[in-house]
Amino acid sequence: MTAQVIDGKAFAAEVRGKVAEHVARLKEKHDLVPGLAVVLVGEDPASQVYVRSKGKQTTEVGMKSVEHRLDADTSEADLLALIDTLNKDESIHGILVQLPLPKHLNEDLVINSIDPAKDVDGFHISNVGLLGTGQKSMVPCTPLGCLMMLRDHHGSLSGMNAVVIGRSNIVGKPMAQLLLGDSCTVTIAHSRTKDLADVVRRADIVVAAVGRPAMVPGDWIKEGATVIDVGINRIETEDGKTRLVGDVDYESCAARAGAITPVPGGVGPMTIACLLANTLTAACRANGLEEPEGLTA
Ligand SMILES: Nc1nc(=O)c2c([nH]1)NC[C@@H]1CN(c3ccc(C(=O)N[C@@H](CCC(=O)O)C(=O)O)cc3)C=[N+]21
Ligand SMILES: [Mg+2]
Repeated sequence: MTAQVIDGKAFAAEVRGKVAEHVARLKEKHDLVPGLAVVLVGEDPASQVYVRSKGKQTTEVGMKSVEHRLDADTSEADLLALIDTLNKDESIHGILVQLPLPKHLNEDLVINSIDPAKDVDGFHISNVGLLGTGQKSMVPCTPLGCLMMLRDHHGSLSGMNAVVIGRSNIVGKPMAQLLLGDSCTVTIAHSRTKDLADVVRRADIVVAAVGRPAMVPGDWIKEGATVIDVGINRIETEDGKTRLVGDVDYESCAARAGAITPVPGGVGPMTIACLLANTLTAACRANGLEEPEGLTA
């Protein structure tokens, strides 16, 4: 079997199209422009690339985009003061503080100072608790994007065996919650899991989110399974150039899977599209307006 390639880039463009339509309607009917603020602390060049493409896509769908670039040695008090200002700013509906933060800053404290209603990353403890109890929340962008692709490919996920490799607060844990919400039987595997190969071999859905290049070989994949590759690892090739690879060994996994997401062009573009979708959702909720359909969990 050769897997169907799930085109995250094309799907993300579709999602952004839906967001843009809804944003145009908000503007026309309610004179409302959703606003997203991105806060970047320090100079990490890779982060700057993401921030730039987020800003560009935000503007393209008709939203307001604001960027705050702070020095790497910014104090916690100054960062919290900025977040407080953004929390109170009625033209801002979404706030994203780019992670990781420099080591002298307490990430949990900073994230939990964001107004949960504006927490478009879904990382605030209130949103984590709401998701875990099946209540309306802001859902983390990467898992939401993965869920959208899975629902689009399968229709119903009910009863499927899903294995999430990785237990981060950003991807693994919320991904597991979402799959459970769609009635999958969910296993969360991680670096200490025994017989990982056997665990993965039982899975109808494999979500790999560990940040280790090509760590899932094709012979772990059940024939026909769906493979969602969250990894974005920059590796050096023999000719000294760099290349992006995922957490699964693409060629061998694609040879056995029923469907697979590529890297790049899979989960990454969906993450940004879902950030825009979450900003739109937050703007609708803040104004007591109907939420867009199909753009939330
Ligand atoms: N608070 C917070 N929220 C985040 O969502 C967040 C973050 N911090 N810190 C950094 C990571 C990383 N991240 C990516 C999103 C999209 C691509 C993406 O679109 N990647 C392209 C390739 C880009 C390239 O060529 O480098 C792709 O996979 O096709 C990558 C990385 C969001 N992050
Ligand atoms: Mg830190």
